Amino acid sequence: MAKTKQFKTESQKLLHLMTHSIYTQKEIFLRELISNASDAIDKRHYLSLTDSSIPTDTYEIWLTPNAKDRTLVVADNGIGFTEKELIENLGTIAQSGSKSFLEKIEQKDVDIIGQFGVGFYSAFMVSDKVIVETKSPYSNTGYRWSSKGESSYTIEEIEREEIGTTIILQLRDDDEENEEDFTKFTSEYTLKSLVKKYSDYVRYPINMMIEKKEKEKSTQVKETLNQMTPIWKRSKQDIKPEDMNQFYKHQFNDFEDPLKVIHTNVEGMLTYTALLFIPKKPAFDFYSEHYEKGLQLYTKGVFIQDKNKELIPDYFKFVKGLVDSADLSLNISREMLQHDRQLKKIASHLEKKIKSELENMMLHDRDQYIEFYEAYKTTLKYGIYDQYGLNKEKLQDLIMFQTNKSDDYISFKDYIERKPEEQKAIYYATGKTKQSILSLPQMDIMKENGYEVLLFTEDIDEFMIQVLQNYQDVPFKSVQQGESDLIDDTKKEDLKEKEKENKDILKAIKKALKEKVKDVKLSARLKESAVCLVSGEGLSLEMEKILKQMPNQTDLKADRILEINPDHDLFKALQKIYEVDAKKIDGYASILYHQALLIEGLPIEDPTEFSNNLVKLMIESSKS
Ligand SMILES: Nc1ncnc2c1ncn2[C@@H]1O[C@H](COP(=O)(O)OP(=O)(O)OP(=O)(O)O)[C@@H](O)[C@H]1O
Repeated sequence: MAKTKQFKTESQKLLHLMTHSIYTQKEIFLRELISNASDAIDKRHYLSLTDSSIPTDTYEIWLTPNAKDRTLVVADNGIGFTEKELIENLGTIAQSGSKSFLEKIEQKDVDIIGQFGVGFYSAFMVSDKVIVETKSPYSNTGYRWSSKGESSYTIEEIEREEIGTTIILQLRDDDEENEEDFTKFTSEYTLKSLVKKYSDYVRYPINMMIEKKEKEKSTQVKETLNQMTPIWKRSKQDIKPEDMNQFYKHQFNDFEDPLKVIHTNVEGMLTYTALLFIPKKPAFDFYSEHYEKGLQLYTKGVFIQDKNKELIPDYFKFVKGLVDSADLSLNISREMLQHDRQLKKIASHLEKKIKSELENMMLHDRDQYIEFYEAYKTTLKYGIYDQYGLNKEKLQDLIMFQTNKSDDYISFKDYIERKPEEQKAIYYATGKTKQSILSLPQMDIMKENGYEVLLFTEDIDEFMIQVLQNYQDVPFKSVQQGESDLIDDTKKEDLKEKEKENKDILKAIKKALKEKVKDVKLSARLKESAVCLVSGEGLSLEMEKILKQMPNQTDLKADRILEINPDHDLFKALQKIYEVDAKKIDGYASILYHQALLIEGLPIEDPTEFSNNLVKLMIESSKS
């Protein structure tokens, strides 16, 4: 008895789109079905290697058109479906490709349909009814799934011996008004050219019985329509960029062309081909823990594994692609140790290759590199920080920052090359945005000296720099931390003198602020600003902010040093107030400290105290 079941809501939406599609490139349904058939054969073959209950076969995909019945049959001897799989795989959309397609299409961009792996449901673009007859090696009986692409489908048991899947498409009637021709999908010529166009590189034979006329007699002869050479096995000159892009989008579920293709053939002790892609944008789950890095692994064109993690280091985890090596035997588990060594070697080659391609891009195609860098900079920086800096040498030359002097990104190497010789450090400043850094009081002295400052706006930046420490022996130095080294000896002497003269007032301010600050000093780095807050040499204020957001880290605090500009009118005012009524300095100290916190983007510790002091000051000034 056939059971009727309802499609899940998302499937219904997708089906509705397919059946009502005004999209012109409906022919892609064939590519989708053939690709599913090929994946199903891959799966069967792979499982048969380790599970003796799964028989192997001569793997083939068959197309059988029938013009009289208006049907097209796509058959494979792949893994087939169990009943549960029919419900799960054809009754719901679990696939990321289809999901992201649905999201995009909901934004009304109908024309992108062909760029997606829209999968099985695309059959409904050309069919009134789709029947799937199938048998899995894991079930004793066969099943028939059928649907008209509306809200429901039926499933029933059938007698079927051979493992695999047969998909019968009942083609729609032609629609002359809209110039839609579905009859053509029963024509030998159309099917042949569609296979050539979309599925030529499928690794299994796509066969069709072709009518051959000899003399008066016509006979049916089996013909294989595809070349079966995987795209990565073809010579580079013969691959059109559109074909490569199409292959990427389909194989790796992206709807945009890749930013960069790296196609490499290595021969020698270890022979392999690698086809690597850098996506234009990180995958939608890239920053989640669900993201799985890895490359597909093939041996002699036969699929072995989907995401081999060993082939790609974490800091290049955005790279997608595949490796095909004749040196790997199919039975990976039996020879794991041997493979481990071979895979490690391939991984190490690939890592160098990716790095050199990126360095090349940085040198010769800055625009493309910046597009790449803006998409993946956090991952590269994290790669430097990770494992106590184990990989810092490999990655440091790929890092770039904007500076106070230019909107262009520059590398550490660029910085060193253009800094004045007498400058002994690579300066950086940290903040939420470029603008907030540029207006930091500590930037005054940098501006005056004409020094270039790297602008750190990502959380990871300072942590990365702690690990790097220096570049080509030039140390990194924060303009917001520790003593400024830009002050010459005479200025230092001068400052010491002033601090001596103002010893009492500085002491009084420090006393008023209690444990809030470690010290109160006069500053030589400030020009226009009255105060700033700097941290000691250890933890910086920015790092404190980040650590505070993490669980169980709340008591970590940077040493705060309040610096006051002795040449600012405000300091003169403070001196006057202190002379007249020393007690009044407490309120002023609190306001100054809170102002410095605000400038640094730190939270006001005691908003009521801050506000009360301001109010008091306003009232007093109205009296005088
Ligand atoms: N010919 C087939 N034989 C066995 N299983 C199949 C076959 N066709 C489809 N399937 C199963 O049905 C699932 C859904 O297929 P569908 O084409 O909708 O998505 P997909 O190809 O997995 O992903 P996407 O097309 O979104 O990249 C597949 O993942 C696969 O498990």
